[in-house]
Amino acid sequence: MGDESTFLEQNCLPSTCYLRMNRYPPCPKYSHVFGLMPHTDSDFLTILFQDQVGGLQLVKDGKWISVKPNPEALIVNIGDLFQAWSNGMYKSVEHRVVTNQKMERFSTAYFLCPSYDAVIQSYKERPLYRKFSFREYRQQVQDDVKDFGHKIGLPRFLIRS
Ligand SMILES: O=C(O)CCC(=O)C(=O)O
Ligand SMILES: [Fe+2]
Repeated sequence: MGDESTFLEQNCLPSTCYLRMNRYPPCPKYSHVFGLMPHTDSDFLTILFQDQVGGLQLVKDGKWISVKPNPEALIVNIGDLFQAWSNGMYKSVEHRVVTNQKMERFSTAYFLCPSYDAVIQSYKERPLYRKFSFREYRQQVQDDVKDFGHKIGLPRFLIRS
């Protein structure tokens, strides 16, 4: 994976990263419906902008907490690849979006991804995860969603000792 200090800028290029714009319509009837189901992002980092409506929640110390909307600020979330690369030192944050009964909500997410051929591995003496290419990771996530109805993610790549 080369020099750790330049890994992200060498591998996450404008052509491999992508931007997603999300619109969450108001959901008057079903307060238990999620705008976005609980998940972790399958990338290195996600840079997120949410408008003033709010609704983003993340898991902290085992509890769901709301991220206070601040349209002046960007939120930086750690993704699965960062967790594997840092050998679990940084954790991919589980997050979700709850719906608002009255207001429409917008957010914009920029996903820092490497090329599909990039190989993700930790150089720690005892790596927690086996090395994998980003292509392999994406494929595994897709296969698991198809077979089990949800993403399994990094636990698939744990090295059992
Ligand atoms: O809308 C948000 O605040 C979160 C979006 C998100 O988690 C995603 O697009 O993966
Ligand atoms: Fe996300």
